[in-house]
Amino acid sequence: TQSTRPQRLLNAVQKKATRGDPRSVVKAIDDFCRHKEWAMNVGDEKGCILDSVVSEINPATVLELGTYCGYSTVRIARLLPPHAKLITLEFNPDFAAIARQVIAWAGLEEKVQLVEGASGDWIPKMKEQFGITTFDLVFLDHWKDRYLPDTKLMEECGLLRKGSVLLADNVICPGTPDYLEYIRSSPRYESRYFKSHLEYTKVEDGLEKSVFKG
Ligand SMILES: Nc1ncc2ncn(CCCCCNC(=O)c3cc(-c4ccc(F)cc4)cc(O)c3O)c2n1
Ligand SMILES: [Mg+2]
Repeated sequence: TQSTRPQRLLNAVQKKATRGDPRSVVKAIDDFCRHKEWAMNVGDEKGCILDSVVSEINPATVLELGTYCGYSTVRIARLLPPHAKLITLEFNPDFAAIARQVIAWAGLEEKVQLVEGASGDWIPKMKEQFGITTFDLVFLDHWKDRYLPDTKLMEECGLLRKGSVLLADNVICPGTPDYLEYIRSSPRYESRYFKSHLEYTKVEDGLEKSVFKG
């Protein structure tokens, strides 16, 4: 049977990266996507911005919306302090299966809980299912038309506290215009745009970092 791109990405990780070494997993995926097959990971350039935001916050609780193959999951989890928890939601079971293996190869299973399902279904269940009170950091990288409804849902479910940070990928390409309009005009958020490029290309893209004011 034909392999899928995520399977070929996983093969590259298992061939080129060292078990238990997250940096080598990140590098193997970036090399694969730059030189073999493009894939929609946040990538190395935007990944460095993600790293700096994670390091600045030093979060105890992180929610990632849209796991894909686990690239940003590994980037974030490798920087987390002991006992910190990253919950990552993935809708597609095939992507989830690949991501579990990428996360395991990096040796980060202890810090990561991968949940299969849609953000709209799971956000209202976060508190009861995972004992979460609020998230210190949310990384939005899922369906671009779900960024706004899911942000409103997180507000309504009391999952954001004063100082919670939302970091949104792809606000230029593919683009999330309704989310940007809302978050930049809302008095409840302080937003900043980090100009960058679409992963592995010269196309403009960027990350929007927004701090919830409570
Ligand atoms: N609700 C819910 N809950 C949970 C979920 N888990 C997954 N999903 C569905 C997410 C499906 C993938 C989302 N990501 C992207 O579509 C994406 C695309 C590009 C891109 C593509 C082609 C171009 F030509 C240019 C840019 C680049 C990126 O960096 C992207 O992140 C969920 N949905
Ligand atoms: Mg993305």
